[in-house]
Amino acid sequence: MNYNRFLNVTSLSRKPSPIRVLTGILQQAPPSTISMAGGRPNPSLFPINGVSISLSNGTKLDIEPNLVQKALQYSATPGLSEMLDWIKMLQKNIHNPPTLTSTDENQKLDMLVIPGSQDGLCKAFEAMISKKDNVLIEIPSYSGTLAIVKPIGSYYIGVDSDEHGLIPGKLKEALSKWSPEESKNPNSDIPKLLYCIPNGGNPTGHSLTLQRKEEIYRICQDYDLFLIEDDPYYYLQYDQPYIPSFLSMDVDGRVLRFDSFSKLLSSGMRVGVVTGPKAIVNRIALHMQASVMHTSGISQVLMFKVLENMGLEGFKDHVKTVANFYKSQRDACIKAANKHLTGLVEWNVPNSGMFLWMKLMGVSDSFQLITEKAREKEVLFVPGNAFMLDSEKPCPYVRASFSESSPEDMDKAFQRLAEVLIEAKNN
Ligand SMILES: Cc1ncc(COP(=O)(O)O)c(CNc2cc3ccccc3n(O)c2=O)c1O
Repeated sequence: MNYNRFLNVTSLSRKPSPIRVLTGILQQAPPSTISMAGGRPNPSLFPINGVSISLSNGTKLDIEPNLVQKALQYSATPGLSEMLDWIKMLQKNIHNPPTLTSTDENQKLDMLVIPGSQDGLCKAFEAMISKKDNVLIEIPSYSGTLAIVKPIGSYYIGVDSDEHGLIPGKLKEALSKWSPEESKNPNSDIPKLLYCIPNGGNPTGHSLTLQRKEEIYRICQDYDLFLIEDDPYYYLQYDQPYIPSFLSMDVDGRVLRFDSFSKLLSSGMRVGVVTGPKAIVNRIALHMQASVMHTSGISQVLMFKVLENMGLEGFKDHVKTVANFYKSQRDACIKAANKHLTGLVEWNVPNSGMFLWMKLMGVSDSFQLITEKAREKEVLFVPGNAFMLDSEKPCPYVRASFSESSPEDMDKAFQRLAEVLIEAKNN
């Protein structure tokens, strides 16, 4: 793989920050080393000298003082070693990426603890796309990603999805303007990047089948496309076994995978993971050196201690409990939709995640109904245009999240939505 093909001028011009290189040197230097190099604060002045965590299962975890001190101080950009080691074990166990054993310095698997996948995605796009590039994006798509990419000013080519996720035939159609050989021409405007949300799609709740993933990966190989796998809902697949990830089939090192602990352990701690070829992950690390330096040490150490306490099997049990919760929420949501919205709204039943994607029947644009009429009835949803490449175009869709509302409240919410739709029909 020629990874420079996928990196823009800004990213390729980034150099390791001298003070961040210093942090790495200091961590590897012999204990007898005296450093007067780094402008790090003297930790003896930090008011916090101990942290303990009480878990919902009644367990109390006292964090070792040396780990607290390490977490309170500046630390290495890739992540605290304890956290990185745990994540490497997890990714190997769950995805067993083919490039884990690669000896190619650029292709070999690398990982980075990021301050949430939102920040990681932002840095990845800021490294991999430029104005006027053609960029393939699954549509409808996560509004947070659209907020990242639209200001960059690339040409975005929407690739349609259905209840089984991104449609490979639509991807081929989007690429039909170019021949695969054009990917070898540095002056060609052939797309180089595909972004997709493979499980529990936001906003659709749809998940890619394994067969489609394998077909999409082959298309990426044929056209030398790099694939961003944004997968915060991987563990929110309701059924077992999990549909394997793109990372698990990535023999070329052309997948950059984003995992998030937001839907599993805590969203406020802002901890995610980016996994992929070192040549690309390193560029995100260099960007982090110049921006946030590293993910919060305290967030990492809290999360590490919870994960360490759970152990791998405990983590797997926990995420299954989480998935079962959202499955029961999905059931309550669909029950309420069947009761109040039949004949007014069309939907597919999601098999993962926390979203229901609803098409308002006989409505060309949901925006005013949702942002004004529904709000007057004290019920909130997100109008579908927020998830489209052109948010100015009328969109009959609405996203509902079934993550937080009780079954009773979902019933009331859909009753109120039904009133809005019936009143709109009668006017
Ligand atoms: C596909 C996809 N990729 C990345 C992310 C970001 O994950 P993180 O940075 O690791 O936490 C997300 C989070 N999605 C949302 C977040 C959110 C936060 C406050 C309020 C509303 C929010 N709504 O509506 C969301 O959809 C996502 O769905």
